[in-house]
Amino acid sequence: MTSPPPGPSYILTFTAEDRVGIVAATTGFLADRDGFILDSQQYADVESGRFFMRVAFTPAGRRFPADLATLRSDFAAVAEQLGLEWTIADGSAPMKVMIAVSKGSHCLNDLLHRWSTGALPIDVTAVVSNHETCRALTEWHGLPFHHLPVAADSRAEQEARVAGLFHEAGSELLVLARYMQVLTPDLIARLAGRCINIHHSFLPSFKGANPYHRAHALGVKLIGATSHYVTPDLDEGPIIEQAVERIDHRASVDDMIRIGRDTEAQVLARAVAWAAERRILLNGRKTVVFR
Ligand SMILES: Nc1nc2c(c(=O)[nH]1)N[C@@H](CN(C=O)c1ccc(C(=O)N[C@@H](CCC(=O)O)C(=O)O)cc1)CN2
Repeated sequence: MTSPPPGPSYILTFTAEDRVGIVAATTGFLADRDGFILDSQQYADVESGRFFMRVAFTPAGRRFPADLATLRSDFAAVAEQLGLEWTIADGSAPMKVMIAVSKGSHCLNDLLHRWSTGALPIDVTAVVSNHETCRALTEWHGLPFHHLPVAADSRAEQEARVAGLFHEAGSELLVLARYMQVLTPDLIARLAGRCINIHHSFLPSFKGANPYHRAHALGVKLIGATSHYVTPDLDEGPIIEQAVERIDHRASVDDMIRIGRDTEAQVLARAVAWAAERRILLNGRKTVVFR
């Protein structure tokens, strides 16, 4: 058989304490069940002694399990033996993503354009915002918009509504597309780490608010953007993707903000695509990204 058979694809990702035979056991499991490997990537982190793997595969014969539940229960036995932390996802199903935004629409606009043209393997479940600014853009795409204002004495209630909308719609990922509110540890725990942010600087420089103003004051020659998982510590979560642009002494703060918008949108779109394709695995405070 030369070319992969048409049909559903599945994505196995796992991490484990590294040892001999993990790859052989995994590919043997697939071979014994007529699993046709479409893409396979692995990485051994010698520092942590952890092993990481992503395999995309498709059914290619009668021995392949009848459904995803059976595939998972079959693999559970192998995973138990090898001590894997694993998931098998339906590679044909778009990831359900809820997007949060404040006033800046450039990252939201870019994500919705890519989604609407089929360039991003996601389903947008809703857009939530603490301002009304992006309602028209969202509803133009025929998507639900939820205005959830925040005040110092209503943060817990507001976050409970964010979490409620997230779970009610079966969302799998919350994307902070320039959402300018610090999430509390409680909400992050309720999201179980399924939250990605775009920060408008080349982290770890210029964490927090107004990074372009602070960068301008120091006369930097490179500005950037960083997409990272959200943790309780502001702008300190595991980094997924970064990019930079060169500027010079002539660049005003407004120039930096204008140049940065494109970089932010592109970095966030790549991070969301990789998350939706199950290409990102956590490695302590870092990530492994099988691009
Ligand atoms: N727990 C976390 N929450 C959020 C993170 C994060 O890393 N951990 N990233 C931010 C986004 N962000 C920068 O990328 C950011 C957002 C907000 C602020 C800030 O100082 N906000 C002020 C209010 C500002 C306003 O109302 O406009 C505040 O919350 O008091 C700094 C950086 C998203 N959330």
